[in-house]
Amino acid sequence: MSSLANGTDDIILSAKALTKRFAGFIAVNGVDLNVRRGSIHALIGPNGAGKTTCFNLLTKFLQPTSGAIRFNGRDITALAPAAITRLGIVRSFQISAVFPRLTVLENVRIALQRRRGDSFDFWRPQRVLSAYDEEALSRIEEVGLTPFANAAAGELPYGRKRALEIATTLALEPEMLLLDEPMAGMAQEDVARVSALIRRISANRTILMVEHNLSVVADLSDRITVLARGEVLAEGSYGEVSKDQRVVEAYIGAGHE
Ligand SMILES: Nc1ncnc2c1ncn2[C@@H]1O[C@H](COP(=O)(O)OP(=O)(O)OP(=O)(O)O)[C@@H](O)[C@H]1O
Repeated sequence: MSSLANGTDDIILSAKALTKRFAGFIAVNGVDLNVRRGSIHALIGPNGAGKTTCFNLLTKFLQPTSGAIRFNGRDITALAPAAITRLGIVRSFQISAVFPRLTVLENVRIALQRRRGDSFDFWRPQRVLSAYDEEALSRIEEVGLTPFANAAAGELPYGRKRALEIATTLALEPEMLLLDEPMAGMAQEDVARVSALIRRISANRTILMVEHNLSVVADLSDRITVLARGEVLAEGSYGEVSKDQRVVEAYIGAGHE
């Protein structure tokens, strides 16, 4: 984690009094959130706590009823998802498109072309497409998929597909990555691999993730915000929030173990 020389925290993404009301129901209620540059920050909480709604507000898939969101000091509250992607906030597993019949290499190459604003032109001369290969291969290596570079994406095991999705996301050169339940539906051995991958790609990026798997959260997160009933219940390291009686009660009350 980095701090500015004057000792204040270097906040990349912040939300102030973020609120979302659905037809009279308040799903997110006055949430303040500060994500430090270079950190892995997790948003957790029992079912129905407002995590997904909060995530959708931060990625601009939903417009807040009130409150403000700032990224790198700039007010992004009124921006559209595509605009914040251009600013460097990329939501993984949503905007990344994996084409099952294409190879891993072709998928990453297309993501690179997309970033550069080139069209999805499969008829371009091979020479032009090959120009992307070096960078594509380095993204593929970054996510540990080098042995699978020429395999069809659709034939990859589930955890490797996730890794490919992350590679296509990294091709957009995000300064900040938002991961929506990256471990959802994953087998144990894949969880370990994707955890290690998230740690690796966090090296020079900021990550905010919503994740239900608390051992992954404990393992990866520098800081955790716990939501319950649409509000921030607690914030701190895993050691701190897991000992917080209100957090324990919120999970028990919601039927979690
Ligand atoms: N479009 C909507 N219209 C009405 N209510 C909604 C809508 N989206 C979410 N809600 C309600 O807002 C509350 C918070 O939902 P949200 O999905 O954000 O919680 P969550 O913490 O992500 O839960 P889970 O862990 O179960 O995914 C829930 O009570 C949900 O029913």
